Amino acid sequence: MTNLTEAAVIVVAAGRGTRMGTRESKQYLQLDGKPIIVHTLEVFNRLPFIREIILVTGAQDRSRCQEWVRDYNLDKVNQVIEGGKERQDSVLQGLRATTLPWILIHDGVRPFVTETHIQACLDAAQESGASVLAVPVKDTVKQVGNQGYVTATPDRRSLWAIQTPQAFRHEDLLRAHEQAEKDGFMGTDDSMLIERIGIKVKVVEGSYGNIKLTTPEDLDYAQFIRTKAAKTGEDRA
Ligand SMILES: Nc1ccn([C@@H]2O[C@H](COP(=O)(O)OP(=O)(O)OP(=O)(O)O)[C@@H](O)[C@H]2O)c(=O)n1
Ligand SMILES: C[C@](O)(CO)[C@H](O)COP(=O)(O)O
Repeated sequence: MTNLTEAAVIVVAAGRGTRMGTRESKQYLQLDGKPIIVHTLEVFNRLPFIREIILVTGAQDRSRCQEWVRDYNLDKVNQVIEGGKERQDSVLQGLRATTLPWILIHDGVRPFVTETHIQACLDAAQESGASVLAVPVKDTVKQVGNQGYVTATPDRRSLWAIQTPQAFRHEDLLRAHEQAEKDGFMGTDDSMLIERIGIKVKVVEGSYGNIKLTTPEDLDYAQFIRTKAAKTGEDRA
């Protein structure tokens, strides 16, 4: 492992959590007595190679987020800014708020990411230019056409489920976002935007525990992970 150059992390938390279906946005739901977003921020806040954290949230949530930043001593969170309509718009707001040369992008609703995997992701990016955390898919994945029939079965050995964090050079990611904006292209992760401007992205194997809290059953699983971690004395899944 090389010596890491310090980085900024943009934690995106401006979504509405439609698929979760709760009245409160999922990133602000309580898990073991703390908002989920606080669990996520705490992981990054204690890492020595993270210089600053930019929290991107909804306009109506900025003041309570600023309060949590104070109450939980999240001293590396130096900006709480307003996001945009889509995740991609929120990341771009975050990018425009920092000038550090290395950037990690992380979903506010992935609270179980480990310090080791964040470090491995940044390390790989600083060696190769860009990286994403991911896990090999466990299911057989099929492509399904409009009529509801299978059209293809890709070789599972080449399929990985992509997670965050994702790590990039600031200048590359900003260029990728600006190009996407110009082309009217909307991707589901930042790596897609980087790939389409011709930059290779290194895949770093993470863990199945780094789930994104997306649908209601994920909340039960999150509680299970916390309970198990409390029993084993580990703070992460
Ligand atoms: N306009 C948006 C949309 C999403 N996100 C963030 O991106 C992360 C991953 O997105 P997702 O799980 O899709 O969250 P939501 O958009 O909130 O969920 P849904 O698609 O179910 O509405 C979340 O931390 C979410 O808050 C964001 O910052 N800005
Ligand atoms: C970035 C991401 O978490 C990688 O898995 C994912 O693509 C976000 O997608 P979503 O549509 O916002 O759930």
